[in-house]
Amino acid sequence: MSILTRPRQADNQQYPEHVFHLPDAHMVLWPGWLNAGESAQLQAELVAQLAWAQDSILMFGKKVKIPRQQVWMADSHCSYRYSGTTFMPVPWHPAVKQLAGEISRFLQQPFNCVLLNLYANGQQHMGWHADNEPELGDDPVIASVSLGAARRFELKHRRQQWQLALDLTPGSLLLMSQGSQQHWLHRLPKQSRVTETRLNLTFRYIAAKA
Ligand SMILES: O=C(O)CCC(=O)C(=O)O
Ligand SMILES: [Fe+2]
Repeated sequence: MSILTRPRQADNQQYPEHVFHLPDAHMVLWPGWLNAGESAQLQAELVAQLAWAQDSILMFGKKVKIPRQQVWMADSHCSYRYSGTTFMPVPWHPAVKQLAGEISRFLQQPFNCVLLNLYANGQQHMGWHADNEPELGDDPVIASVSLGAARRFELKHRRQQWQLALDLTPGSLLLMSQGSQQHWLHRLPKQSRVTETRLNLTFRYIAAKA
């Protein structure tokens, strides 16, 4: 049975939105895009059913374990290279495939791959980076869905003093586009007081090679 049964359209007023007209970037946050029941069910299913791995990446020439677990899920042509490591995708989980379709329809954007990150608690984190790998094209459009513990999400401009911090609550959908990866960096900082698990899905698009 589908967990996502509500109609979703870009012009649908039932999802309050926060639009951020940032210097060199455009972002929109829909805090209640999934409701509490949908979020909890999806999180429980994905935590239990996916092959979570604490992968290693190269940092300053050294192999280090990432401070979280992840799964790279995508169409089969979507291998993904970052920090010196190539990740081959696992096939779509039906609930994630359905979510990708819902988000594509809602945002009128194609998405064919997703990085899922599982943060066991507030000690687990992700450092400053941009999702600007060449596979993602010149101006990547990223759609980020958060489940579980609310966490702080920080952004800073690469060359100017602009900064922004958002609270990513369970069920929220965040769109990052129009320069957000070329001109800004983002991170999920440690928050020692957070004891609950958080699951985040960042949907992306990788064009098939000609
Ligand atoms: O967990 C988050 O909200 C951030 C994830 C992220 O930036 C990424 O997957 O590239
Ligand atoms: Fe990212």
